[in-house]
This record gives sequence, structure tokens and C-alpha cells, in this order.
Amino acid sequence: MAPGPSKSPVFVPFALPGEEVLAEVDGERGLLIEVLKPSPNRVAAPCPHFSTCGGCAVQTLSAAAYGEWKRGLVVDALRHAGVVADVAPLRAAWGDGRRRATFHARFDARGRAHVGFMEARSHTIFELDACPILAPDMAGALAAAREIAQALAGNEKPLDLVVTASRTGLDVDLRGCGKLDFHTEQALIAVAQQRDLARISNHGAVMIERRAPEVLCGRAVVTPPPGNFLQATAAGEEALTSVVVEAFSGAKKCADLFSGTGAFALRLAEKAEVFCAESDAAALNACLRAANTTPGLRNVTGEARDLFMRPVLPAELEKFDAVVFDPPRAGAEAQARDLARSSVPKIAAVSCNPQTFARDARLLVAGGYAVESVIPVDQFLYSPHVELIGIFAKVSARAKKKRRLLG
Ligand SMILES: C[S@@+](CC[C@H](N)C(=O)[O-])C[C@H]1O[C@@H](n2cnc3c(N)ncnc32)[C@H](O)[C@@H]1O
Repeated sequence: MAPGPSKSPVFVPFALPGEEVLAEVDGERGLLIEVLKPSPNRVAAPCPHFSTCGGCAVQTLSAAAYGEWKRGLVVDALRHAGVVADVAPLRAAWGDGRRRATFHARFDARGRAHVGFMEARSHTIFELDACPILAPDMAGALAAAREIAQALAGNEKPLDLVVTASRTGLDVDLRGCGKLDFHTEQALIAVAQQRDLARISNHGAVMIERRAPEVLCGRAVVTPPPGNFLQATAAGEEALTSVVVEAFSGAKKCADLFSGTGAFALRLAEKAEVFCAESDAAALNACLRAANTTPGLRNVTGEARDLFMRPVLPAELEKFDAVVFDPPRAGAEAQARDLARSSVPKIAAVSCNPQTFARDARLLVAGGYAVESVIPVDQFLYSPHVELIGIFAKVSARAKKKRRLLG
């Protein structure tokens, strides 16, 4: 962001703070032509597709500046919401790369499928053979996506392919192609065989499952339902869950709200009984099945429940020593209100959106919770996305009074 000719700010993608640049300005946006005076924080972009591919916009910041910038996104959101908290340095959790990606496909007039990511500032597909931020287990994902898309060429609708690396092979869920006829399904089954894919589904409906996809959650082996949410990197899931497991050590009864397929629950169940609540019944069942088939885990129970409409109430929460909640980007306002009114001793809030995290944290603080730690976690290398985790402890009325007296 820089002052434009009219002194109103102009957003110039790929320019860094403090730089002097030559840009073609159109309204509030500028097209970077040349960097005249580079920032001392500027480094060379590591990816050859930088600035053409729309995927990874923030590659030219030095590691230290990048870490401070992402941490700053969390600091700003908390400050804006009026929540006082020390924010830890950014934890890099890229591990060996992304184990899940959504590729886009579009078809040209000759019926050729173009598959890849969107180009920067455009609706054109940027085709690439390899993406450096994908995990090695995603090798072959782009080639498989291209063959699948080509088999759907008659379809013409814009298509998305969600590809997840599982330990039994790639798991592909198609979005946007509608109901397929017999011949197209047969062509896709042939691609699955040739490419040795684990599964292909069409918007959650399994078309072919050659092997059940498997993902490890601690000691448990989960078969996620098609197109299921999964933390973007295995290292990210490990980073987030290890903070929660450590914060909840000693807890005997825990709850995992917005539990998905049990990333937190199945690890916590190594030491504690866990209750899960999640709106997606298929994800919840996958978690419960994994819990039941993993020797040595404590009891894991669950309820398919819409926590926006029907949050777990303070009276229901009383039996838990610790609760983790990990909602979608919209956050968990209703659930945070009820958690704030409970006396659960320890709460972990996990989020992919600093703004809604800050709003929910403010509710917890207003309800008598103290912020013990806030840790930003980076799974989405080179993107403006940041995950974060906050640990909160209930301050009893007596302890609160004592703290006030002590200043
Ligand atoms: C960010 S994911 C977290 C999943 C899991 N904790 C994990 O780490 O893999 C959010 C989860 O919230 C679930 N969800 C979305 N809206 C919900 C709602 N209204 N009530 C309950 N669960 C919901 C989604 O299905 C998804 O599993």
C-alpha cells in the first residue's frame, strides 16, 4: 500500500512496505512495473512461477520480515478487538509441504482441459507441471487432475478438483461437474486405475474407491469422507494439536467442538475421555470409527450437532476439564458466548481467521478467562493466511479479586 498521485492509498501487489516503485495506477490498484528502491527486506522469489501464478503472493519478504508480518496480522486483530495478549513468534509449520490442494480446470473451444491454479488477478488458468509448495506425497496430483479433467471435457462447466494425499494414495473429489453419465464415469474409473488413485468422488459421492484413503491422527488411522477438511500440512496439524495436548495435560474429560475427523480428539483420547461435536455426520463417524479401532484409546463419544444453531450449553460444559474449539473461518460466536458463561478450567481456541478469533477471544475474556498464550502457526507458506491457537484459563472469582488487589 502506498500513497498514489491523489494521496489516496494505492494497493500495488508485489511491492513491499517502504519501497519506491514505478506502477501503472488504475483507481485504488497499481500494476508493479519496476522496483526503484528495494526494501532491505526484499529477497528473490524462490518459485519460478512467482507473480504469474496467483497462488503464493508473498515470496519476496525475508524470512524475519515474513514472520513478523504474519505475527502482526494476529497482533493487529487482537488489538482491534481490545484483547490484551502476548503473541508468540510465528511457528513455521510447512513441514514437507501441502498435503491437500484445489486445482481448477477450464475447457477451451477445442475441448482441451487447462488445469492448474488461477493466474494472479485473472480468471485464466495457470498451468503448471509441479508446484514447489506441495508435499512429496502429492507427486502425480497435477497429472492425475489433468487426466481426470480431460475425461470430463464434454462437460464444459468450470471444474474444481480437491486432491488430498493419503497414505494409501491420492483421494480426488470433483466439484462443479454435476451428475455424470455412465461413459464418463467409466473413463474416470480408468484414470483411477491407470494413475493408481485411492478414490475418486463427485461432490462427496464415491465413484470408485480402490483403497480406503487413510490419514494418521496420532496413533489412530482415519478414513476421511470424500472432500473432508484436513489441516493443510501434516506439520501444521502436529503443531496445533501438540499445543492443545500439552495445555490439557492432566485433564480427564475433554470436549472437541467442531471436531471434524478428530485431529484433536484422537490425540487427546490417548490420555482423556473425549466428547466430540461436529455438524458433518460423516466426518464425526469417521472419527468415532477410528477411535473404536485404535487399541488403548480412552472413550470417545460424539454428537452430530450444528454448533452455530445449538451450541453446547454451560450446563453441558460443566463436566469437562478442558474444551478445544476449532471452527470454520466464521468463528464460533454463539459457542464462545456459552463457553464464556461456563466454568470449564481450560479452553483452547484454534482458528484460521485472526478477526473472528479475536472476537471470540474477547467474549471469553469478558466471561472471566485469562489469555495464557497466543501462538500463530504458518501452514500456508507465502500466502496471507495464518492459523492461530489461544489457550485460556478460567480465573476464579477469588483469584480475580486477589489479582486485582495485587494490581
Ligand atoms: C476448521 S475445521 C476443523 C476440523 C478439525 N478440528 C481438524 O482440525 O481437522 C472446522 C470444522 O467445523 C465443522 N463445522 C462447520 N460448521 C459447523 C457448525 N455450524 N456446527 C458444527 N460444526 C461445524 C466443519 O465440518 C469442520 O469439520
